[in-house]
Amino acid sequence: MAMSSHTVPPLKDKSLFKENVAFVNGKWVKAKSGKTFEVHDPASMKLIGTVPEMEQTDVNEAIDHASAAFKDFRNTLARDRARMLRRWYDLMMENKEDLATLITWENGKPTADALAEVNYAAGFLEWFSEEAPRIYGDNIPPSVAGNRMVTVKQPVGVCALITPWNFPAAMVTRKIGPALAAGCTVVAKAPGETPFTSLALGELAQRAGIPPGVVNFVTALDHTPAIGTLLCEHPSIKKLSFTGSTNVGKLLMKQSSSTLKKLSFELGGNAPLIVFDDADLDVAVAGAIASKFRTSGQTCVCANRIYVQSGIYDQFAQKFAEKVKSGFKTGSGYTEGVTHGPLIHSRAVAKVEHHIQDAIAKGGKVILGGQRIPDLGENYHQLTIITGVTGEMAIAGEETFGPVAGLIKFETEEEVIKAANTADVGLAGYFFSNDARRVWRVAEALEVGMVGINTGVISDVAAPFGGVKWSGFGREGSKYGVDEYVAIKTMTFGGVHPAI
Ligand SMILES: NC(=O)c1ccc[n+]([C@@H]2O[C@H](COP(=O)([O-])OP(=O)(O)OC[C@H]3O[C@@H](n4cnc5c(N)ncnc54)[C@H](O)[C@@H]3O)[C@@H](O)[C@H]2O)c1
Ligand SMILES: O=CCCC(=O)O
Repeated sequence: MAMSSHTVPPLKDKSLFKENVAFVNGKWVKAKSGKTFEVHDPASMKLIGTVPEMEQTDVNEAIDHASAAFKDFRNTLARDRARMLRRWYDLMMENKEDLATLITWENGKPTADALAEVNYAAGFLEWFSEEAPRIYGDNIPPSVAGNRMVTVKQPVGVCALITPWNFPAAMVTRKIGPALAAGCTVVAKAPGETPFTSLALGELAQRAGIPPGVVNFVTALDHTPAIGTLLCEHPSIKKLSFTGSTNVGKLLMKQSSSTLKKLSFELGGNAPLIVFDDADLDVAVAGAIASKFRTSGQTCVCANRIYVQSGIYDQFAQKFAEKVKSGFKTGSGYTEGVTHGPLIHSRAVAKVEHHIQDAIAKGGKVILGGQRIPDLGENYHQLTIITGVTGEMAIAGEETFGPVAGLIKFETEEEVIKAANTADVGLAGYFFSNDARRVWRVAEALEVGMVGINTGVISDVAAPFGGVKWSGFGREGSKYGVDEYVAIKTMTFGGVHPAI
């Protein structure tokens, strides 16, 4: 099979590439068993390198170190934690090209997207460096005479963090930022497909002066389920924050029941994107493209069901296809001008193909793309648009997580809201309309955690990120992000004399 010409740019700072080691207690360690697993470049399928295949015993040690570190870290001044996070942010920005090179290498996304991810990821460290000194409690008027009440917010303890490959840097900084701001320590399980970005972040954490044991990165591929079980069942882990699929989220929730941990789950999506007849067509087309094809459709907030009202359906489909056809180029993420890279692995491509074939079999019509691109490599697929999609097709019922846009025709507002809300999941939703009353109605009616109104871009470190229904619970980023990592303690003082 032909492979893409693909030259990986050298890192300016080679010490950011950590091979065969994980990061525990401020040290670079191997798995006790000596076992490793391979990580491959999704663009060329060439070997990038190997990392430790850790087992429960290795991760147990990381938890012990994080527990020991918590004793001191919980008592550090919030202002000092803010400074550490700020230094880590600065180091990410100073090393942004190298971090982007690593992201493109192991994830495949084009350099411009990888750089945007580094900015986004570092932004969480900056944001939570600013939140750390403002984790306030309350002074509450009591209902009992002579009492006085205050609350304080205390760090929950050691946190386990599990994140996916689609944003190798941003998904983990969105968790570590608030955890450290609150005074927690963390054991983060790096994604098996993209561990090298996490390890580079570990190196920068160390340079930022974050004390040993506060941030630990463990690595595993085949042993992931066993490590997941340990992180859920270990009594010293007080909090689990997971980003990934709904099925794995449900499993982790079940496994965590014996220790009743605090949980946050950022799970799968199946975002509806609705274009009403009264929308500005150009704005709607641009928004649909931004939402659907960002990172080749591999984000949890990508539009997955595009509902277009009958009056503008044909016009929308034509303009959408023209823009996608003329505006984008698929290829190696390092190639100048490339806007879309490979998918993460062949299973992802197979799911895309299944959704296309299923749609065709049920009457859908491919108006753009529809094929793999074997000349580039085995993980490449064309950006694809299908018209005539219906609710019975797999593409409407499941998250594709790939570059296929299915256009569904609808007649009325009532009908489309009902259809949009049939999904079990509810992460993001989008709609395009210029009717002010409809804008409020629809925004309130959609059963999702985040709504984009006349925009396809909703991600922002300042915005609460999270879902409802089977998309999970908890909010990341924003002023609410720290809440997931603190416990509120109420202090009631009795027998206080009335004011003199
Ligand atoms: N809501 C969000 O913020 C958000 C963000 C990104 C991705 N996602 C979702 O993630 C999914 C895509 O990522 P994926 O396919 O890698 O998901 P996944 O659930 O298979 O894997 C996510 C992470 O969980 C780990 N994992 C898998 N099985 C595990 C187990 N038994 N115990 C412990 N850890 C386990 C993986 O190694 C990976 O690090 C999509 O459904 C997407 O919508 C959600
Ligand atoms: O894939 C999920 C996260 C995407 C984002 O934060 O914009």
